[in-house]
Amino acid sequence: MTRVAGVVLAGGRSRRFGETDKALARLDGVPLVRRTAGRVMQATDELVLNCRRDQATALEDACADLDPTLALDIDPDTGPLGGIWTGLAATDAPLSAVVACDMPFVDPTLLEFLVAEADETGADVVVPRVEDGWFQTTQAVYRTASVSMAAEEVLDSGGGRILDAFESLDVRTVGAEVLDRFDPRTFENVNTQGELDAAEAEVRRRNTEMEWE
Ligand SMILES: Nc1nc2c(ncn2[C@@H]2O[C@H](COP(=O)(O)OP(=O)(O)OP(=O)(O)O)[C@@H](O)[C@H]2O)c(=O)[nH]1
Repeated sequence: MTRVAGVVLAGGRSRRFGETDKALARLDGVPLVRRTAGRVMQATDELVLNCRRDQATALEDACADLDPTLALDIDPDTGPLGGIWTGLAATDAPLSAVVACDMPFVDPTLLEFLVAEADETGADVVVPRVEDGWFQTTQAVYRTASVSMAAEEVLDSGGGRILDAFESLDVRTVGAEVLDRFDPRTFENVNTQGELDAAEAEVRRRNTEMEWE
């Protein structure tokens, strides 16, 4: 089986969240980054944690039990594209499942599905495309070497989005008819304190449901 890195992106500034780094905000008593990373690790073989240097100690501590490899932004504030490039550069696993740290309901079985698609088809990118046409580039599987190279080219040319790198890559999309099989909240992300509160309510609901089972 092909080795897969789980690359968790946490280098954002959390401006909409407020004063604190949302990666460290607690959901169900656990830092958001740790919760997301734990789910990613259910589908992958090693954890790569991407963040800025000033976040490194706190985030590494939060995920210490998962033994992360830190991938620190050389050029901070280059958006998710910079984070993806930095994260991919930190692993020699042939495939990488890239997930934003603020997606607490990421479905590990969806990541496994995306990995299997990449393995079977040899594609560079297997990316969910939701009903409104939006590419879920921060919950996708990337062929580490080719995507890293393409992302670097976009960054070198002053470019902005991982989507720009897709033009030179073999990209497979996974549509709504397939995505319907997975957790409907898998792409939900936490940007604000209100969204964290809503996620907390959902986790409580799920915990209660489990107690009754
Ligand atoms: N390395 C790195 N990751 C980033 C950067 N910007 C966003 N990300 C990550 O990409 C994912 C999506 O980020 P957003 O929620 O859109 O942005 P954010 O900066 O975290 O939050 P806002 O400041 O509220 O927009 C998150 O996991 C972020 O940590 C960046 O400049 N560098």
